[in-house]
Amino acid sequence: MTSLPTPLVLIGPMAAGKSHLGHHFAKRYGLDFVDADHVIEAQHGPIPALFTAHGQQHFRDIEAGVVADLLADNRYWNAVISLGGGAPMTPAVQELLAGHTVIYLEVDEVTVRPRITGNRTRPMLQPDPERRWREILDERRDTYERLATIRLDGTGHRRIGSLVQQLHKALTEQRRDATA
Ligand SMILES: Nc1ncnc2c1ncn2[C@@H]1O[C@H](COP(=O)(O)OP(=O)(O)OP(=O)(O)O)[C@@H](O)[C@H]1O
Ligand SMILES: O=C(O)C1=C[C@@H](O)[C@@H](O)[C@H](O)C1
Ligand SMILES: [Mg+2]
Repeated sequence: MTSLPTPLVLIGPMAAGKSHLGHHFAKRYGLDFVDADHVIEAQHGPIPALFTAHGQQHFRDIEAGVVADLLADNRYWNAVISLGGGAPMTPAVQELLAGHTVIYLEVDEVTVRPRITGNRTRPMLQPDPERRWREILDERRDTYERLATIRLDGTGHRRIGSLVQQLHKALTEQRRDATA
């Protein structure tokens, strides 16, 4: 049994490092890790193809269903769950997140730029990844902040081990504050 308030749900913009952090945190603390984007792709095929064939709304409906299934599935109650960048914008997902530990991995444009420059596969970032990333974060920032129970600074070139430690410290402090 873990003393961590699982499941831990990671949210934040595209390429923030949610999957990277989720994988490493889960490994360090003996939790499972599941990535909602990967589950969607396993069930429905590549995300870019879903956008092309059926449009964004169809993708959002599938995404909300997958998030609902993951949060209801007791196999993931001891897991770190990474959500796609746009999932928290869907009202049904916002309702599902209530009462959960929601970690917003905050990054800036400078941190993310090398991870997205020239990207031609992410549907939401076309045709100009850097400009679109900025615009989308401006639209989503308030929602990320509102849903978060923990905000984690993922800016700069921090080593993953240090981010993992920082998250563990924030979770421990949150628990202490809740029981004080
Ligand atoms: N702390 C970090 N230091 C260096 N590179 C990182 C770090 N975190 C993530 N990366 C790299 O940045 C890229 C994006 O990371 P990741 O896939 O984890 O982001 P994400 O938030 O899950 O994005 P999305 O779900 O939108 O695809 C990956 O190539 C990853 O290896
Ligand atoms: O931010 C977004 O809207 C997205 C982020 C990715 O994780 C994928 O879920 C998809 O490419 C859409
Ligand atoms: Mg990811």
